[in-house]
Amino acid sequence: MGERDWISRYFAPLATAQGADALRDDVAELSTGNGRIIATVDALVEGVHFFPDDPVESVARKLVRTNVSDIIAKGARPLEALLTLGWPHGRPEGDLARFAGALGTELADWGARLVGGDTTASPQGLFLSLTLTGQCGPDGPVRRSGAQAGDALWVTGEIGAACRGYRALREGRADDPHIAAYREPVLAPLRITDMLQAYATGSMDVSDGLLGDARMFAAASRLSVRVDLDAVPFAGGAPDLEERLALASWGDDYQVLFSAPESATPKIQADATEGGLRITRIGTFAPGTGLTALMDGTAVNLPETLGFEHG
Ligand SMILES: Nc1ncnc2c1ncn2[C@@H]1O[C@H](COP(=O)(O)OP(=O)(O)OP(=O)(O)O)[C@@H](O)[C@H]1O
Ligand SMILES: Cc1ncc(C[n+]2csc(CCOP(=O)(O)O)c2C)c(N)n1
Ligand SMILES: [Mg+2]
Repeated sequence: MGERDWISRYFAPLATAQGADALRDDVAELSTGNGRIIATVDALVEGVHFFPDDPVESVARKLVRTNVSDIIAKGARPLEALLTLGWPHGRPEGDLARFAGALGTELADWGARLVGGDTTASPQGLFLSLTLTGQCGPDGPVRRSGAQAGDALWVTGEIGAACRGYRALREGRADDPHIAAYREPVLAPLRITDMLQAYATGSMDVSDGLLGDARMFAAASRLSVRVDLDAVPFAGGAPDLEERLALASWGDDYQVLFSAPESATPKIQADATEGGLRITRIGTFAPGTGLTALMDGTAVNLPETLGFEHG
């Protein structure tokens, strides 16, 4: 079976939006929603973002979640997706069927639909790229540049679970509970977008390491930021400084990092409790530039590399 059969068999059933025309045309017509639309794209490469023997269902879910993470961090809801697939010659067709099944379910779980894509062979390893659009709230995307001096810095979920899972896979500890979070990041639920629309002045997703991303957030807002390492919700706990710095600069967390005025703190805490969202206050923005990380109230020496970079 070849490209055309794969598309009609595995991907056309997912492309139910009218603008996708059942994947029979050259283009997809995107919906304009009822307001401002944003777009993001993230790629996953075998050996770079996942291991060759990770289950293809996990790869599908990670692909969707890395993109959803960018969209929800803007206070927006996932809408439509375009998939680019480079399928290795050696992979069995059964893997493609399982990949497409998981992709369809995961997109649907976030309220998104596949509207198109491109399929090629890959001489080596699986290559995937997903483009995802999102429907913004009435004020448009919550930008990285919006934090104000005096704002509190908040983070959803846990930091470092993926790093712990990656280490476990490298070291052959197959029973480590963090492997699941490495393969399939646990995102904040969609209702985080209501909170961001209501209270956030600025927001981004943490994909390349908490500390490096916090520094980028502050730079985009032309401010400095202080992160209290004692407050950061590290997966599995992390008592010593070296481990905290390692977990906070590795990446693959896919949590939301946002700023909000101090006056919103009680409302954020109340909404989080009511909605069952895990959100932790981990720092403060101030005038100036750069990142300070504190432990036991004292500024710590930071390593040169604070986040993941390709190249
Ligand atoms: N090859 C490229 N061509 C055009 N724009 C790019 C390219 N790579 C990145 N960008 C843009 O640069 C900005 C930062 O991209 P980046 O991929 O670092 O986003 P991120 O969300 O911080 O990281 P992640 O990929 O880990 O989610 C985005 O606006 C993105 O669209
Ligand atoms: C097999 C394997 N080796 C290394 C890593 C680590 N890693 C790769 S990319 C990335 C940051 C986000 O990527 P991007 O910036 O491309 O969105 C991280 C933490 C991994 N996940 N799997
Ligand atoms: Mg991002």
